[in-house]
Amino acid sequence: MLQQHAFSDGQQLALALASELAATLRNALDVQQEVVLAVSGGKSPVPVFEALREVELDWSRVIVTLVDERWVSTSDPASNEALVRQHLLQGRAAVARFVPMFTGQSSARQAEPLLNATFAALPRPFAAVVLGMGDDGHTASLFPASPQLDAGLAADAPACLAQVGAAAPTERMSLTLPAILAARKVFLQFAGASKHAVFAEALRGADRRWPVSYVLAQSATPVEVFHAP
Ligand SMILES: O=C(O)[C@H](O)[C@@H](O)[C@H](O)[C@H](O)COP(=O)(O)O
Repeated sequence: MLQQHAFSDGQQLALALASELAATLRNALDVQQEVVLAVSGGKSPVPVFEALREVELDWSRVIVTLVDERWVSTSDPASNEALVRQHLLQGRAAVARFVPMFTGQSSARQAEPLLNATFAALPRPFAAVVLGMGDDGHTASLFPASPQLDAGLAADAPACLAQVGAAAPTERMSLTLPAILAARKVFLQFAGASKHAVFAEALRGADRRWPVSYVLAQSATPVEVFHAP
């Protein structure tokens, strides 16, 4: 089931998405001792993180992890972990447990076994996965030109696979399509004319030119799309 929510600006979108995420986490906390929230990096989530970190819920039972990571140390400004630590794991959310994707190993490929073992031990299903989308139709780090894209889209893919991004830092770790779709609910947020154009294409059906289309072209996992102009 795909539901779209349109907002007139990014701040309204952020407040609404944060409130929907809070409700989703609370519902999951009613039935699971610990719940997982997997978030994306990039610029779009920052106002959502800043609203979400102030909501009242039992953050001590929330595990925050990433949808994808750029293979750089946490001192690098491109690190998604650094972004999450700076903007989400603050205020009320400071007591949440964070499970990083960056292991410090020399390559993302090398980190796959360790990371997949870590992810296998996380409570399932994930309560919420929050995705962004690029102008090229990528979501998480499932990029159209990545040589590992098919492996990342495969139904039997492990939770995490190394991928190749379109822009530096190109070495990435990503949740795979089956791991994304194993969540109770998937959220997708985006803004901007070029992303609206890609979204319209992606809604036409699964097409590896726009990897986000694989999230949209299925009905097993509820997907809520939050967009602004
Ligand atoms: O780490 C990343 O690069 C991402 O998780 C990626 O999938 C992101 O969500 C999109 O590229 C949108 O990024 P913006 O929000 O910056 O447009």
